Amino acid sequence: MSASQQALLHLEDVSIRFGGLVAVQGLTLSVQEGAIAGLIGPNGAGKTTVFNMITGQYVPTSGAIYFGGQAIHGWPPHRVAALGIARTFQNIRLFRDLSVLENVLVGLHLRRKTGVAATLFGTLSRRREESAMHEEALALLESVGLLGYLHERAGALPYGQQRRLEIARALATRPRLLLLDEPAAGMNPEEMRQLTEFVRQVRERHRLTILLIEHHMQMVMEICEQITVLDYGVAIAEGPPQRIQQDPRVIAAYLGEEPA
Ligand SMILES: Nc1ncnc2c1ncn2[C@@H]1O[C@H](COP(=O)(O)OP(=O)(O)OP(=O)(O)O)[C@@H](O)[C@H]1O
Repeated sequence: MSASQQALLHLEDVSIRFGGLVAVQGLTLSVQEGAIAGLIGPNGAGKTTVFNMITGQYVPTSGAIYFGGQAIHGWPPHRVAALGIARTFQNIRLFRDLSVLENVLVGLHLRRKTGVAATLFGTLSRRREESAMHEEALALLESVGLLGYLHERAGALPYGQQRRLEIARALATRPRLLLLDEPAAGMNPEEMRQLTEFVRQVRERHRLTILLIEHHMQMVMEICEQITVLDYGVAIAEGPPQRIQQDPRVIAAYLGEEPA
């Protein structure tokens, strides 16, 4: 196995076609364990499609995806999730009418494979397990700064906190790799600054590897150690932020589409 295949995540010459459209073409990408890596590119470049292939929502037309050295392309999403890949979505997907605590308990249950209803409403026989889950949910919510909002309705939280809650719910599945799809979307500069710090903390505390899609260049350049730039489904540049910022192909790809 090559050095790149020993990375935690490795995509080898991955392509996907939707009818006549080649959304991603020949993408080779490695993310080392413990890294924060970025996937950027203009609208429609294929970034979310890459996430969907990693998580099993889409099956690549050709190429291979390895996680921890194991080929996972073609696996169904639940199996990929069980192996240790969690994600958040471009448009926040929370259970808006459940409380903050309940949202995280749902994430814990995905890992334990027992019924969600039992966790939420409880039975005598489940009490001990529920109590352990409750403790774990509290610890997770503390680690994302939401301990003071346990019984708030998730949909009523300010936007930045909904993002944190979505990440807490993803963390409840104890992933090794966390995929964040535009985590700073809709945030003001102060919220973005806090999010940048938060993502760094989450990586340290949970010993995670993170791959993020983001349009806010300042955040990407500040937080990512390695960046891949997609344009029309093709990787046009890869490397550390300083190199990416000065790459003429990247500058050309963004011309006319001023990065935020
Ligand atoms: N299921 C699908 N069926 C057909 N076309 C699709 C499908 N999923 C994605 N595409 C197309 O693939 C291309 C890449 O889309 P994708 O959402 O991955 O881009 P993106 O880089 O994430 O864009 P944005 O930054 O706007 O979110 C687009 O042309 C999109 O319309």
